Amino acid sequence: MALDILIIDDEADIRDLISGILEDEGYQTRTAYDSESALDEIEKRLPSLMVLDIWLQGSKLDGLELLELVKTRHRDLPVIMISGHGNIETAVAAIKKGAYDFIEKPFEADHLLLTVRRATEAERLRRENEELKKRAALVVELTGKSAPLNNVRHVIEKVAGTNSRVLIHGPSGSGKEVAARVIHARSQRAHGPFIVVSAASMEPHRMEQELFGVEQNGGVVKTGFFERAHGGTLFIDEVADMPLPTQAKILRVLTDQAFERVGGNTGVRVDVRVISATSKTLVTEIENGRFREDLYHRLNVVPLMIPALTERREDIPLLARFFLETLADATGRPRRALTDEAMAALQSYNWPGNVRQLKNIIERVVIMGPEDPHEEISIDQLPSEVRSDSADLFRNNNDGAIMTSPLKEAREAFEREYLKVQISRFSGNISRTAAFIGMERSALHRKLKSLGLASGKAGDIN
Ligand SMILES: Nc1ncnc2c1ncn2[C@@H]1O[C@H](COP(=O)(O)OP(=O)(O)OP(=O)(O)O)[C@@H](O)[C@H]1O
Repeated sequence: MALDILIIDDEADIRDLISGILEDEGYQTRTAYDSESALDEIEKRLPSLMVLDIWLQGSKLDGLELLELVKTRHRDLPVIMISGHGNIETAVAAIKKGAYDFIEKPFEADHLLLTVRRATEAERLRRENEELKKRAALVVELTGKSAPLNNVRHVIEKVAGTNSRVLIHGPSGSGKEVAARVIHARSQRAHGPFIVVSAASMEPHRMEQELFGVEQNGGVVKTGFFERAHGGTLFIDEVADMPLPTQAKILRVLTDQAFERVGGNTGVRVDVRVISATSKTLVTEIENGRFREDLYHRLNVVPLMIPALTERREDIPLLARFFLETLADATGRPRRALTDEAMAALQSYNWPGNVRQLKNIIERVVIMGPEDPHEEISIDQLPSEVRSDSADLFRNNNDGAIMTSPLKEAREAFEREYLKVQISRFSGNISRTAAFIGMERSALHRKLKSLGLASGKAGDIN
């Protein structure tokens, strides 16, 4: 994505000169000759950087005044000041008002390019840093090696480099946002912004203001999510929760790549890739008149399904270890391991809150656990819901069938329950189950058959 630079100078030949130098280097440029035309351009779309002359003849505001106004509205927009009459005081005044740097006319093309490069790099680093801080615990990698997750990764690899829209389906906490981040990070827009908007957590009447921004008396009062995502990716979470009128507006942006701010009529043009996510079945929402079918087709160019954690239990140990390490490091606690029994309990729990719930549980264990890094995390340190789920599996056969049956039946009852748990731990993968329990694969198949358990997927075994 070419960076979009706005050049403001009252002299046409200087504007052309700067614009020529920058465009030769692959930047995209726009020009303005005074403060009013500059403000108009900014309203059309927020540029990535501004090159601003201090002396603007015939302009309502001079360069320093315009700098001040722009900085109150867009604090992070980098501005490079230019002047032929510059002295050290003007330079200091400009920097104090928030300019990134100052160059004097006449200037060398190389000097201008270097300053522009530094300013955009500084802004990129600032944004990256802010994003890193905000999302310190967030990863841009999907942890897991199960077949369903490898499939997700495969789709991501294929789609990331394109500009196609992606609709991510999956239950709450399964990793839809992480998947969207991975797509963005692997795309050509990776250096552009990744903006998250959650339709579920926004008040419906404020949604349009948040998405499209607000304009009052010709001035921008609020920059919306679409404008902030220019050159990058907009991730719309729980897209089914958008009210119908907002859906119509989003459809227009997707068709025209343009919109108007609330209260304004300036056409804002943007280049944004939209990735959306839903935990609801959109086809049902369409049937019930709650979601626009035309919008669904626009968003669902590439569908991506993130399976529930219980459909990829093999990933649980990897995820648990990953969270144990990263969360211990982030909180300054010792890195500790789980006992086999505790890990087995995590693998047989039904995880209604998916990976998010697993992460929260591990975080609690890491924070509340003892200081000694050699002390393993036992099953007793896990929350009661996780413990009781796995205890139930064992108690049923101990208290019920086993103790009141002859040995042969008791053994079979135990074997049946034991194998059900093990096969479910390995997401129905017979080879891995056999390797873990120390049996030949063919022998395990025979055993399952003799116990009346279908030897296929975990779902077949009830
Ligand atoms: N495969 C994964 N590897 C590492 N971390 C993960 C993975 N999947 C999910 N997470 C973590 O689990 C938490 C929930 O993930 P995320 O927010 O992506 O889920 P979601 O499906 O978007 O949830 P919701 O539908 O509630 O918005 C996050 O903290 C995320 O970092």
